Amino acid sequence: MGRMVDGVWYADEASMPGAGGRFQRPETRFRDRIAPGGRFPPEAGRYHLYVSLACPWAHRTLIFRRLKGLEGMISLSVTHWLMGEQGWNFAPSEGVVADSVNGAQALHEVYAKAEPGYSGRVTVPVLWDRATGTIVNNESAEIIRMLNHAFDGIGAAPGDWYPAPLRTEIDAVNERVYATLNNGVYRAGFARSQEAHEEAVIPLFETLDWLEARLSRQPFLCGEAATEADWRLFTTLIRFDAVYHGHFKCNLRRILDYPALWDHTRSLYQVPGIAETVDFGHIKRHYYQSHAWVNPSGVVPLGPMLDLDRPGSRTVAPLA
Ligand SMILES: N[C@@H](CCC(=O)N[C@@H](CS)C(=O)NCC(=O)O)C(=O)O
Repeated sequence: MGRMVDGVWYADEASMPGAGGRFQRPETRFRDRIAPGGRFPPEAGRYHLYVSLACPWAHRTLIFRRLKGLEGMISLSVTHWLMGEQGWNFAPSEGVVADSVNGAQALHEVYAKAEPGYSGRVTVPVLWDRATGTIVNNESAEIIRMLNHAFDGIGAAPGDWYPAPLRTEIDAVNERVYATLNNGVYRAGFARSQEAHEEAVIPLFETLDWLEARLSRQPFLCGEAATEADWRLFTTLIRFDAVYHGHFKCNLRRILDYPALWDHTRSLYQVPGIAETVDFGHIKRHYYQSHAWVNPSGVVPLGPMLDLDRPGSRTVAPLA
């Protein structure tokens, strides 16, 4: 994993371990908003999304683009699954969609274009604005909120996945799920000490147990309606048995071993258009081959065999 310093890409190998071998996720840099009347107003054909199909954070934005029917309004580039010397890049390969906006070979060129002196990590997702030639936002949690409502006045599909009456509860669930699970798998997998690994894995499985109990009582994390919280959970759960269980050593149990979590995962996976956003080829090759310090051989396991088409029992719809 490389990074940029003063607008120049350095392919230095580092996951930048913090104290005691602990992984620390850096702050995201571009934090503007698409909103009517602002610098970045909602307009069809103006914005472009850069994603990796491997990345759970980018996956959120791809899901919201699909749920809100924004495919025709927001164009897309998909990186190569391997995060190599040049970091995220567009080397031609199955499932890669070249950069039709900036013609970049690697994503760091897009960051340099947005801010010539940029220093920091080069991450996906990135929401790009053609009109001003810059990055609007590269924080997935904020991008999905924008996609959820900013385009409603110009023809987005109906459906509010962050409805006002449920916001407090969604935020509370998100906070725990983010800390212990979405980011917890990385803290477990990138830990360079036994202590740091265990510090992540124990709360991670406590959260899975807590979620299992919740989803045994009610169909979705915040009650009867599906919300943003369910989708934020989904992008981690769909990767869990395939990569986090093996590659990141989060192996006390599989999602398959949790009846309600597994049913919830399949129910969301089976929403029309969502299975097409899940690419296990990119996911498995990315994780097992991009982190050489975790898996030096680069060998990718063949399994697991997951029956994701077995019908889920939950009817996924936002609050009416
Ligand atoms: N806070 C960001 C995190 C995104 C992120 O860390 N993406 C990973 C891929 S899963 C990445 O691009 N990592 C490259 C790097 O850190 O150098 C978000 O949620 O949008």
